[in-house]
Formats: sequence, C-alpha cells, structure tokens
Amino acid sequence: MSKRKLSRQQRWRIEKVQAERARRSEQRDAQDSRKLAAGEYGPEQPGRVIAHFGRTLDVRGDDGGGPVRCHLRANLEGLVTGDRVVWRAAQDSSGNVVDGVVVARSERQNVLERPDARGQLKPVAANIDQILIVFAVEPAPHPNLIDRYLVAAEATGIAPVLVLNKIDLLPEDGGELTALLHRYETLGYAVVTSTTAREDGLEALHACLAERTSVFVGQSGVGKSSLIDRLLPEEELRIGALSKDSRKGTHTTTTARLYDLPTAEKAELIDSPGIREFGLVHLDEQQVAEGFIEFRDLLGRCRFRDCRHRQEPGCALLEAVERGEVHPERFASYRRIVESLNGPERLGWLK
Ligand SMILES: Nc1nc2c(ncn2[C@@H]2O[C@H](COP(=O)(O)OP(=O)(O)OP(=O)(O)O)[C@@H](O)[C@H]2O)c(=O)[nH]1
Ligand SMILES: [Zn+2]
Repeated sequence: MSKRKLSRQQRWRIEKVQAERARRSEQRDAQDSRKLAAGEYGPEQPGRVIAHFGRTLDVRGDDGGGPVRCHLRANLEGLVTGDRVVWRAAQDSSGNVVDGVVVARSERQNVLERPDARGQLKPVAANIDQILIVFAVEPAPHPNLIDRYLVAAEATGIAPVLVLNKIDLLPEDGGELTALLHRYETLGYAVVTSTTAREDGLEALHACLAERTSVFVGQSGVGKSSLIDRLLPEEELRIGALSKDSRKGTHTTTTARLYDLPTAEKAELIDSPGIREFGLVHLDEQQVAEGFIEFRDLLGRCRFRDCRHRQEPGCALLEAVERGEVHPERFASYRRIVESLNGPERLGWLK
C-alpha cells in the first residue's frame, strides 16, 4: 500500500484527536489513582478478562458474579480476552459493584497471536487449554490441511484436538477420513467426532470441552458456527452478536469473547471471527519439523547437524520413513509445508 499523503490540516486534526485521547486517559488514570489512594476501590482480587474494547474490559471475578466493566491503569498494555488479572471493584452507596479497575496482569500460560494489517504479530487471546481443529466430511479437507493446522497449533504450545464434524455424511464403511483420523490417534492426538444433525451428536464434544478453555478453528463451511450455536445458549450468542454489531462502525480489530458453556462443567469457549481463521504464521523450517510430533525424537540425530532432510546421507528422518516408522504422507506433508514457507501460501492465517 502506498503511503497516503496527509494534508497539513488532516495531520493537525489527527494530532488533536490523539492529544485529546491521551489527555482523557491521563485524567482517568489520575482519577483512578485518587480513588485507589482514598480506598474507594475494594481489595485486590483475581479475575479473568472475558472481553475487551480498547482500554475498557469486561472482567469476571474468580469468586463468581457477573462481568464488571473495568478500565486499565495506564501502565498496563496489550491485555487480551482470557488474560488472568488482578482487579479491584468500586461499589456504589448500596454496595453494588458498579465498575472496576485492572491493576495487574498475571503471567500467561500461553497466547494466541495473529498478524495485524502490517504483518506484525499481535496477541488475540490468552490462557487457552486446547485448540479444536474442526474439519468435516464435506467439504473434505485437502490432504495437507490437517497437518498445517497441527503444526500451527504445536507452535503455540496449546494442545490440539481434531474434531471431525458432519459424520452423518460418512459412508457406511467409515471411508478414508475415518482411516485418516485413526492415523492421527495413533500419533497421540485427541480425536473427536460430531454431528449437528443428530440430537446426541455433540456428546463426545461436550466431554472434551469440560473443565477447559477452548477455541474452535477450521476452514470455512466445516460447521464451526453450527457447533457453537448448539453449544451456547441464546443469551450468550445474543451478547456476542451485539458486540459484533457495535464494532462494525469502528475500525478496531474484532475482539474475542469468552463464553461459559452451560452444558458442561466449567467449560469455556473463546471465540471471534479472527480466531476461527487461525493458521500457520511466521514459522521457520525447524519449527515446522518440531510441529510433527513423531519427528521430535529423531531431530538432532541426522549425521549432519544442518541436515535439511532432503537427500542427505544418514538423515534420521528419511531413514525412519524408509523403515516405515514415519508415514510417507506425513513426511510429504512436512516437505510441502517447508516448501510453502517462502511461497504465497505463507500468507499466514488460513481462510
Ligand atoms: N450434514 C451436516 N451439515 C452440517 C453439520 N454441521 C453444519 N452443517 C452445515 O454445513 C454448512 C456450513 O456450516 P457453518 O456452521 O456455517 O460452517 P462454518 O465453519 O461456521 O463456516 P464459516 O462461517 O464460513 O467459517 C451449513 O449449511 C450447516 O447447516 C453437520 O453435522 N452435518
Ligand atoms: Zn535429516
């Protein structure tokens, strides 16, 4: 994109708006400091960010209760949905919590990042237990797709789960996809099947969601919206849709929301259109190789330390393929991903 030339007047207006914003933020922070010093905020307590809109956040206290609209101290930046925080509540004269202030962020267990418009990685959600990679009988995944998602998930350090949806469309004998799934199960991956076409089609999914914070990812048309519609009560979906609408007018990036699933014990779902498009970003060859779990014990065992696993003699990976310990299709998949690192497919998140 070419740099837009701004007229002096435009520049002046932008600077004015920014100065005004900074002034207001300082003012609010000074106000918070005063209130904090005056003891108008309650004691520090742990909580979790369930949505964020610029410098305003919705925080849910760990001891229950509804979400509380909070603002941030000026020294806190880059909080995302899912972050665990320390916050303090302000009460009105009758003891109702009216708002709050976030004073600190706890250490993150992990973070999901995606590139912004400039290609810079930005956090979008934190503290996720599992990435549910949804694929479907229809549209069938192209051969390399599941591996791409798995490599991307492995790079985040968040456990992937493969969810085969639309199993109502499977042929009687299970078809190739069932065989493929079995291969991933043998590798050690958690695998779940589902269908929204049957009343009991989500039972395995419910079990898998319990006690965890999950995100759904997957290519278009595999049924993510349908699954989430079934999992969340209307009330929650309405809130999500509302905040989506109110974002349309502004140019802020779509923000993620943390939902409680009523159907399973302490199951949480973080969702946003942006998260659903999760895919490979900015990985190098080494990270791709490490994203194939069956390669891990073999890496570093090649004769040459800088082996690129192509045709080098004494390559531990090639030998493992030869011995039948690494599936040739997984190895081919690895090669294809490495080759695409510098090509157009590199474009980051999968659509
Ligand atoms: N037969 C069958 N169809 C399903 C199932 N789940 C979803 N569908 C259909 O698949 C189509 C796509 O579903 P969506 O939920 O929109 O898929 P999505 O992954 O959210 O797609 P995007 O919004 O484009 O990312 C819709 O027509 C659904 O009705 C299923 O279990 N079985
Ligand atoms: Zn090698």
